[in-house]
Amino acid sequence: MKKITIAIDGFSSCGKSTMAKDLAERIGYVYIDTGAMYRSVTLFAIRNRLFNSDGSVKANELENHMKDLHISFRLNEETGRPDTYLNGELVETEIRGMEVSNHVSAIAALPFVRTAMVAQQQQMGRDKGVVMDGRDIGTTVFPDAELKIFVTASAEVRARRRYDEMRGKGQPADYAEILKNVQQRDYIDTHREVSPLRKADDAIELDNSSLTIEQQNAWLMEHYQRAAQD
Ligand SMILES: Nc1ncnc2c1ncn2[C@@H]1O[C@H](COP(=O)(O)OP(=O)(O)O)[C@@H](O)[C@H]1O
Ligand SMILES: Nc1ccn([C@@H]2O[C@H](COP(=O)(O)OP(=O)(O)O)[C@@H](O)[C@H]2O)c(=O)n1
Repeated sequence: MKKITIAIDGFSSCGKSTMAKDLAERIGYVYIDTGAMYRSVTLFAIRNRLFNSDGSVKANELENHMKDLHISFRLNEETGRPDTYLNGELVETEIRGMEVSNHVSAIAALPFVRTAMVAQQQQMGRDKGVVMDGRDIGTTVFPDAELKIFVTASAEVRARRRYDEMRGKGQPADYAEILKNVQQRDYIDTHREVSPLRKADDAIELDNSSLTIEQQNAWLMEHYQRAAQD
């Protein structure tokens, strides 16, 4: 089997990271959650009061702060999966909350944020052997990836999955608020000027609305084996 690059893109909350983490663990690849990077920049901006009251970003100020912002991943021995650190602080729980979810797509639309994140992602994946998930991995970060997947499911199915996940973790969750957030992020992510979310021409599409997690993992493994064949 040759070492390849695997790009998994698609809409919010459709199961990208679930399938990406499972595959990476099983084949010994590094998993990189690029959404966690945009979420970390957003947390930094919230903490440093870089949002105006109308939700727009104080872009010039954030740009000046970008050099103070360091995002890294460290393997969690217990879960076997990477945790996200912002300037050395574990932020895994905080970046998944609704406040960050409600602001992240505005941050991710800023060209200077994308340039900085994409450069780090390309560096992290330079030796191949990575499964990277996000919105622009197959189109912008690794346009030459040997395997590209584009995942979709209806907004209602995706909101239900996120709702169940949050409730399962004992977090407060409101289905209507989550659905609205998913729809708003879909809109901003597909309409922004720089690297909008879209299926790469050579990506394989997977609508997993009626697939179980086990079925989609098996589907991805099959595609990996085909793509990595010598
Ligand atoms: N095929 C599926 N059926 C039901 N739930 C799923 C499926 N795939 C993923 N999930 C669940 O949906 C939620 C969102 O999945 P996640 O992988 O975080 O999505 P994404 O990375 O696309 O945002 C998680 O709680 C996950 O366990
Ligand atoms: N490669 C990426 C990854 C995420 N993002 C942005 O970051 C947000 C959060 O990404 P995520 O993957 O954590 O979102 P979920 O699908 O987990 O809800 C997305 O809604 C996008 O606005 C992006 O623009 N480009």
